[in-house]
Amino acid sequence: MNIGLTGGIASGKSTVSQLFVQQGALLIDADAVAREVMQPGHPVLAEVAKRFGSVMIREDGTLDRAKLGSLIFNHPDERKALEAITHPAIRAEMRSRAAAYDAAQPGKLVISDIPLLYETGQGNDFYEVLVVYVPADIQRTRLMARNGLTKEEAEARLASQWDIERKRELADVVIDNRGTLAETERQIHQYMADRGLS
Ligand SMILES: CC(C)(COP(=O)(O)OP(=O)(O)OC[C@H]1O[C@@H](n2cnc3c(N)ncnc32)[C@H](O)[C@@H]1O)[C@@H](O)C(=O)NCCC(=O)NCCS
Ligand SMILES: Nc1ncnc2c1ncn2[C@@H]1O[C@H](COP(=O)(O)OP(=O)(O)OP(=O)(O)O)[C@@H](O)[C@H]1O
Repeated sequence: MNIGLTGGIASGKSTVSQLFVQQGALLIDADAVAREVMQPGHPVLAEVAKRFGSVMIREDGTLDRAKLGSLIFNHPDERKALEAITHPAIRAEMRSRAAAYDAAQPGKLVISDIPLLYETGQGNDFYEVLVVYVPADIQRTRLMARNGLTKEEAEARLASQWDIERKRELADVVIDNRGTLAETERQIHQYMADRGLS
């Protein structure tokens, strides 16, 4: 059973994914796949270097994530150009992992953690979509604390995604991550129990 997990930036998707993994679920993490296709030697990184210039590549051949991030989170056209290069490769890799998990462990709960699940039109591709929700002001506070960003930098990242309230409305299931970790964990346990998964 493949479940889509999304939310807004810093709403707690990785935190919730790990809670599912602790309950025995398998995880496919879009951010991790996105990092893999940006490794030196991968054709996607070569394409990024060609489109955005060698200034985006450090001396050791790795991507300068901070530099590319500050460009794309402040320039929507550049962000779309990056997504046109990265998203097809990310999506193909995620689908192939889901198929491999399904073949190896049929019936097992697979969580696909995809920040841009709705933005990229994947709302109907899963058995259910879970949205990890906190209001935008909490997103911003947690993002500033975790990444050491200014308020303006955090706002730019939030503005690069759909509003979290819109995602909450589309969700099949909402995981409310405003409270403590223990409160969030209780919701995961309830979710698993309701579906006979625990
Ligand atoms: C621009 C990059 C290099 C910045 O790297 P950085 O280490 O600062 O951020 P990281 O990759 O950890 O992403 C953190 C969060 O930013 C958000 N985010 C990333 N890319 C995008 C995007 N294109 N649009 C909106 N939000 C995004 C997501 O919520 C993600 O969880 C990186 O985010 C990237 O390669 N983005 C393009 C690939 C992509 O779209 N990834 C999103 C998952 S499919
Ligand atoms: N219930 C909570 N209470 C307090 N802090 C939390 C809670 N859940 C998550 N956090 C913190 O908020 C930050 C964002 O959480 P997390 O990294 O799980 O979000 P994310 O949605 O995966 O982010 P991204 O979109 O950037 O990948 C982290 O520093 C995390 O430790």
